[in-house]
Amino acid sequence: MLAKEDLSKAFEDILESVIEETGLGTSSGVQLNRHQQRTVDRLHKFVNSSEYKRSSGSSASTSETISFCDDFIADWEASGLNSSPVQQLINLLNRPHIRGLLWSTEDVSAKRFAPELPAVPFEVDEDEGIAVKIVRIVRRDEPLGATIKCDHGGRVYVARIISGGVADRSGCIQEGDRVLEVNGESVLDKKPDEIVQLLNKCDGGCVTFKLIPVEVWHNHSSKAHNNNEKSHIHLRALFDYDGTNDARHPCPEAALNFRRGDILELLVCNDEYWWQARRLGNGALAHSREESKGVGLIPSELLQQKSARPEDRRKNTSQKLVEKDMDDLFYESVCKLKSSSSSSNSRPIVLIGPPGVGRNELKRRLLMMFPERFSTTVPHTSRSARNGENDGIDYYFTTRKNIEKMIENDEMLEFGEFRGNLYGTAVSAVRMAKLKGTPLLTPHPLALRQLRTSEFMPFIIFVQPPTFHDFKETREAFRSRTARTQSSASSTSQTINSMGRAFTDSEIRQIIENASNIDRNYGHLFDSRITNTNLDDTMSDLIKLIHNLETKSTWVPLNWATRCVDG
Ligand SMILES: Nc1ncnc2c1ncn2[C@@H]1O[C@H](COP(=O)(O)OP(=O)(O)OP(=O)(O)O)[C@@H](O)[C@H]1O
Repeated sequence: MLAKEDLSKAFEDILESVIEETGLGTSSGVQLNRHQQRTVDRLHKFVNSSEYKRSSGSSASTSETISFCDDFIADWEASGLNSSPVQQLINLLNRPHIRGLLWSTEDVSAKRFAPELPAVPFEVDEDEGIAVKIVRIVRRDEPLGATIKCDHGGRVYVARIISGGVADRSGCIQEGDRVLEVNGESVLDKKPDEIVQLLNKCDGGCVTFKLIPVEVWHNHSSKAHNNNEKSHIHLRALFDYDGTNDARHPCPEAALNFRRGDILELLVCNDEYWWQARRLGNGALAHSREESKGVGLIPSELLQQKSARPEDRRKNTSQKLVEKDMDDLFYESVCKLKSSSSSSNSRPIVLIGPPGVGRNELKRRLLMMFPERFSTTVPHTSRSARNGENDGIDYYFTTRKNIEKMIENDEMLEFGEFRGNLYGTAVSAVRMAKLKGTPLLTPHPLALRQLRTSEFMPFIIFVQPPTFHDFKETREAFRSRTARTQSSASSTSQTINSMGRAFTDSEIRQIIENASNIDRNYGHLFDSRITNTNLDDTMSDLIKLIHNLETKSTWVPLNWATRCVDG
């Protein structure tokens, strides 16, 4: 224990040397004034306090040190003395970062790494005669990450804990805990929005709950269940979802919004109606961990099925759109297909889009640039071969009867009649094309029903038109550029395609409208999208996309995969 007299003496010595240094007096002894005596008193108490001693002399409570500095500064200023070293010290002590440093040094030396919370006692509740727990959560600006539900008797329960949220991280609140009080106020018979108000009225980011813990066995079994469910369930969203506008949502702030084609990782799905999930990105190449931070509640398949209006259902034709009938589904189970598999090289690349958008131009250019790499289908026709045409190279020449039979057997991807002859692309032609390279296909979207199968595993790219203005401008520029180069080459075999087609305004509008119809009806099947504005840019986007398909894992329907890897 340090004697007060020793401390006074030390203080006097310091004052003396300051007076000497400022030349205001002699070193023949100093009498402490009232202020200075009070400071010595405080210092004495502080140095002898148990907290100071507990952590080897370095961990004064935070407020004590700062107030000690403040008192020193006040005393010095009151003394009316001048000393440039002391003034420098005062300047330093007043700097925010030095103060911050003092706070943190003390916190660290006192091992205060987190806000000090009261212990969580289990106590006997006088009213109920059962054990309760008091939980104080510091949430600052973050949402609590929990939802509540009320039963018919006005009792309130924790309905869900959002994975990774504040409540989850605290480890002190469990789903099923009964809430008795929030910040000291009973919640019995309170309406959910009144409870939300109570929660928002928290003091300095702290919320205190009085809870009756859910039965331990129940807790264990549901945790185990959750962990099982957690193991790598991934879904592709087949619809757009905005939870903030969903009147069914139990807690819109905890909603996870998503778009069609987003890949969702399911974290908790033991609730019949609301699942916890996070977004991994959009499309078959989604892989971003960056996007996967926020966990939120999404409606389950069952809830969507129950509340779907007829217009939410995509099935507007009598035909199934895909192999597995997913037209009434809202999510599709997916897994990751390894990039290195040789299968990714022969997965057909299917360019879907409205006629006129440029699918065949892109295909033609890819075939020209990489003739060894890509292949295309040879169509069937019922007309007879012309001079120079070879069977199996220009067309598969066959009879009308044969093509009709193939149509009947669902063996044609698409077909049509022109000048009394049948033309079309057979499913078998895709198999043949696969033998020669990666098939590049530009079919009508209805053909996806036969193509989107585990046999072909196509990569489907939606080629969308740009805005009206950009469409018009790029097509006109392309036409005048090709006209210039072709006239200088004085070519005699100019085709409309190589020249670039002229589009009227109404044709452009029609293309844009067709694109949005295709998107509405088939958008949930697209693996990726490109906008065909400038042809060179579109080509480089397409080549990049195909490179990614070859080198990265892609999300594919679960039922396709024999070589799926974990997400
Ligand atoms: N980005 C572009 N800029 C300028 N012209 C383009 C662009 N893309 C395509 N074109 C031209 O637009 C016309 C239509 O393209 P393309 O034939 O490839 O369309 P499509 O989607 O295959 O439709 P269709 O089935 O009617 O042929 C062609 O003349 C093509 O050269």
